[in-house]
Amino acid sequence: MGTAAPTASNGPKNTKNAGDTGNAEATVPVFSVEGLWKVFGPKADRIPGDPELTALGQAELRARTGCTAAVRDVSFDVRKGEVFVVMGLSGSGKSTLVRCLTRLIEPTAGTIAIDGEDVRAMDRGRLRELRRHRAAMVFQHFGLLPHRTVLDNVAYGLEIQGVGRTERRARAAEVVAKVGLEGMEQRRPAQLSGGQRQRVGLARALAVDPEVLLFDEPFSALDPLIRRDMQEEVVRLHREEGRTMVFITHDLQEALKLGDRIALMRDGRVVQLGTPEEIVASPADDYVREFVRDVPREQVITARRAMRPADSAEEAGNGPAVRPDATVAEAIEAVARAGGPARVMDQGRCLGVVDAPALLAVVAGKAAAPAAVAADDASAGSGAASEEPV
Ligand SMILES: Nc1ncnc2c1ncn2[C@@H]1O[C@H](COP(=O)(O)OP(=O)(O)OP(=O)(O)O)[C@@H](O)[C@H]1O
Repeated sequence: MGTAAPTASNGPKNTKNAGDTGNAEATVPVFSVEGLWKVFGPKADRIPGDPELTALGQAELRARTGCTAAVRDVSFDVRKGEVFVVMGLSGSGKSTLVRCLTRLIEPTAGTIAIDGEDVRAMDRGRLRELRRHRAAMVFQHFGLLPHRTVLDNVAYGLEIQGVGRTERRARAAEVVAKVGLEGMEQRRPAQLSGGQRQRVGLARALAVDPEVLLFDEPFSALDPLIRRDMQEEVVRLHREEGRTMVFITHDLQEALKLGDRIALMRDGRVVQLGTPEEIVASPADDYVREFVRDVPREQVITARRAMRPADSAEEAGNGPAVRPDATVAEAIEAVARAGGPARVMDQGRCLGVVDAPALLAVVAGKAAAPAAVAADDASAGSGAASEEPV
């Protein structure tokens, strides 16, 4: 195994660190969810439409009605090519929400569309096709067939689809190699480590070439080193293939590492939806603030957010250059080395300047300078198209 070496991004899209300049395709939603509710319990249907009941907290609702509102009025889009992370503590509703996407759990109210098609209107045949071809799920308990070899486990999804033996084994062999299990094709699951089994689960989902992969806490049972290995595997696969992924985790570090965007859940609601940087730099409420309190801010927040406008053409034209999506930690290094402010450069234009006070303010958790200086405002005198930012 151990194929998780960093790989140059030569795939269709490298969404991580892609800044705000994503292509137009990135705005087409794969999943579109609007006003989604899942209520467990007697006469669950009456809850979403009743303002008096929806105003109740979980405990009161349970006491009054015997019902649990696992998902409460949730709306979001999953964009093509992104890793969309659903994060929250145990019981916050993550699994229920993601299972509703393919109706493994029937929603109580709301709408779900995949590529514009109404999932709630699908008949059984169409649903089967959705789960088999379009949105494959990778579970924590991989559900491997113990008497089958690795190769046949991976080929299983294709077998169900009716793909012929030669073709499915060829395709399975390809995917087995892709997840770093080459040479283990003939082993049985019992002869693999936990991490290797999870790779088989991942390969099985990938073999059917789904439009979107849904991961339900796939790595939470793995030990920390293997877990990191698998996270890197997901990042690598995502970079190389640009596949859309929805990833459930209760682990903040995992969410920050993998997510292009994170939906943070609490008691069935999405309390904040944003990039890792948005969530760490601008928590929506005290709950989120507490959640992200120990995150090393300088490793998540970028120079773009920490910068201020250049004071003068002189300042905009001199000093070391950093990329807008460089982390504050990287910018600190540049500023420390130069002994003065660094310019935030994008394609030869100076967007602004980061200096020691602004960078320290980020580390200290103080509000950074109102970033997002319009590129046009601060480009005076840069003229430095040939300079390579760090
Ligand atoms: N079949 C069910 N019947 C009744 N209540 C349920 C059912 N499934 C889940 N719940 C409740 O819904 C809420 C959300 O559960 P869910 O499993 O979605 O949370 P989660 O965030 O995925 O938790 P975990 O991280 O522990 O898996 C919990 O209060 C749970 O007890």
